[in-house]
Amino acid sequence: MILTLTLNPSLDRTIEVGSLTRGAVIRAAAAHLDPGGKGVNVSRALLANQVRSCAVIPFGGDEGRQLVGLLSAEGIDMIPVSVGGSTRSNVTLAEPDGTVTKLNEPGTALTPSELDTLASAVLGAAESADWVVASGSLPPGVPVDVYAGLCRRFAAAGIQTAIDTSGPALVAAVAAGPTLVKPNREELAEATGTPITRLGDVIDAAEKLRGMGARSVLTSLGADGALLMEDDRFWYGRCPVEEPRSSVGAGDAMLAGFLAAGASGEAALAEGLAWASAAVGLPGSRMPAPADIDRSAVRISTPDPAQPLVSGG
Ligand SMILES: Nc1ncnc2c1ncn2[C@@H]1O[C@H](COP(=O)(O)OP(=O)(O)O)[C@@H](O)[C@H]1O
Ligand SMILES: O=P(O)(O)OC[C@H]1O[C@](O)(COP(=O)(O)O)[C@@H](O)[C@@H]1O
Repeated sequence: MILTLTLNPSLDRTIEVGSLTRGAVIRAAAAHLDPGGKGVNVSRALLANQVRSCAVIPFGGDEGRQLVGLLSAEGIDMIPVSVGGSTRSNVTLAEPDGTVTKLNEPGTALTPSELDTLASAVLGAAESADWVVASGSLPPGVPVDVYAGLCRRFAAAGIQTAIDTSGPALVAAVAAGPTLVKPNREELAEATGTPITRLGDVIDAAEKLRGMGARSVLTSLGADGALLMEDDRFWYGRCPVEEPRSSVGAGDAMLAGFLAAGASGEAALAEGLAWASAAVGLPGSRMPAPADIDRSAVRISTPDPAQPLVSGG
């Protein structure tokens, strides 16, 4: 069982627009509402592929109730913890060429006692988990070392941890020795203080992150694919998408596929790439089901350190 913790979940509204012009009235072509937040999406993707998972989330206000309703409708196994504030809404503007512009709210503050309740829920449920995935930004007021504290406790109990976050929370968590971290290009550059413009920079920065404490580093690189570094080995792969619809949640789908496939080596990287590409081809932050996943387009190759990265970051 894979347990996920999302301290800052969201209602994700994705609005499809023809083009973006600041200051203009833009008529949307379509809109989608999904339950959101990084760990929530990992659980959704796992469930869609018949892998057991449970999502721990705080929820509050009308938005929080709507979030829990959407997750119940999907059949997600969850531990919802009621909090005083209101769950945030995040908005994504998706253009026809696959470009997305994301507006993420800071989220509602958690009180120390709410945070304690969430931590107890995770620690209790983790007894039957193979992995604990702690993902996403921290809401205001939550100490930056919260994921680090959980990593240490789970390491002591022999439970594997995967971390997908950014900024100081990522740096603190890495120092606590997680089994796996999943930064994107921008997060890896920020955590290591290294500019990343070529594949060789990704290899160097991932090695640096391992030196800082992470055991394996799965770096997602948008349209450039992903690089997995574990022990002294690394693999690079990509999986082109013919018609990108929305990359929101693609990193979460990648992490879910990687974990579902054993979380190690070339085969797990390939599975993560296939799930991520499938997510990019779906609207909003819809998570791919088996029928959406095409493994035939995955290409694993020896990384050329000089290869420039074309995707943003
Ligand atoms: N335009 C794209 N074409 C093909 N694959 C993509 C594209 N955008 C994202 N992906 C896939 O989704 C993964 C996660 O995307 P990325 O933007 O790096 O992560 P995050 O969503 O965490 O920021 C990438 O590693 C890649 O496999
Ligand atoms: O916690 P953050 O960093 O604000 O991110 C939350 C957002 O990320 C998502 O989980 C999508 O994540 P990815 O695009 O990185 O896979 C959305 O569902 C959510 O709105």
